[in-house]
Amino acid sequence: GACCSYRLRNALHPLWQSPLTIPGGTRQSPINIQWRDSVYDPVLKPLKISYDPATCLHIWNNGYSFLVEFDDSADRSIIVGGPLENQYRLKQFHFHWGAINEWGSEHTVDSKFYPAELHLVHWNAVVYPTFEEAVMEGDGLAVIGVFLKDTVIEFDVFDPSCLLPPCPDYWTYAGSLTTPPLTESVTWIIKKQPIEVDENQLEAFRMLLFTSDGEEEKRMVDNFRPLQPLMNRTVRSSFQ
Ligand SMILES: CC[C@H](C)CCC(=O)Nc1ccc(S(N)(=O)=O)cc1
Ligand SMILES: [Zn+2]
Repeated sequence: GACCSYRLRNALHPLWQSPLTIPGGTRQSPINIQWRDSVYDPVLKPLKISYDPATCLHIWNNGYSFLVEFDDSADRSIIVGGPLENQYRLKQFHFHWGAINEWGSEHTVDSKFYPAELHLVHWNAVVYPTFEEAVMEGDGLAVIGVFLKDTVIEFDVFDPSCLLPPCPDYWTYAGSLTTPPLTESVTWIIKKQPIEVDENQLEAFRMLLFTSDGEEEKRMVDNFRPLQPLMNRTVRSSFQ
């Protein structure tokens, strides 16, 4: 059946060599978003995003992706509204991409992959004292997912606001981190409209390495987790 093929795919995927399925996981990510099965929820508010570019700290390669990290010691770059009960602080953003433009995103829409997906990771500093604690709690994190598609536009990596598409429409569902520790702590907010980046930008991602100096070079590509079963979840949409 579908579920065992998921387990098989998780087990075989190069990035997930070790058994990285959460035993008994019921809200794993990523998932395929079937547009016609998503349910418009009029109670969902618009997502309010206010980022201060001055909170951008540094960029580094953590072996899975490259992260642009932000100063989250105060409520300077935050999101509020949408499906969220509290405001959440921006901690970092990173991307997932493929070796070619045919795949690379973690979530899919009607089984369509995008060449890459941006994740803006936020944590609930209203309820939890540290990010590390929020990572372990069901309402600890909120990640905005933005699909990247291929065209000719440059983007300024350090102002995260310009990485967001103008269209306010999004889907939302209860999910998990897509890399270890895979904790089921993420309220996913997936923007309906992709942002456009040019081929050179995608090629630049593919030049990055999984390995560090001295190791045999492995290009950092296909750093996306296989799709996970929807199980007993409904994806809500903020639009009709
Ligand atoms: C001990 C836990 C550690 C502190 C967690 C470090 C962390 O931030 N992990 C993380 C963040 C985001 C994603 S994703 N791809 O957006 O779902 C995946 C993994
Ligand atoms: Zn991610």
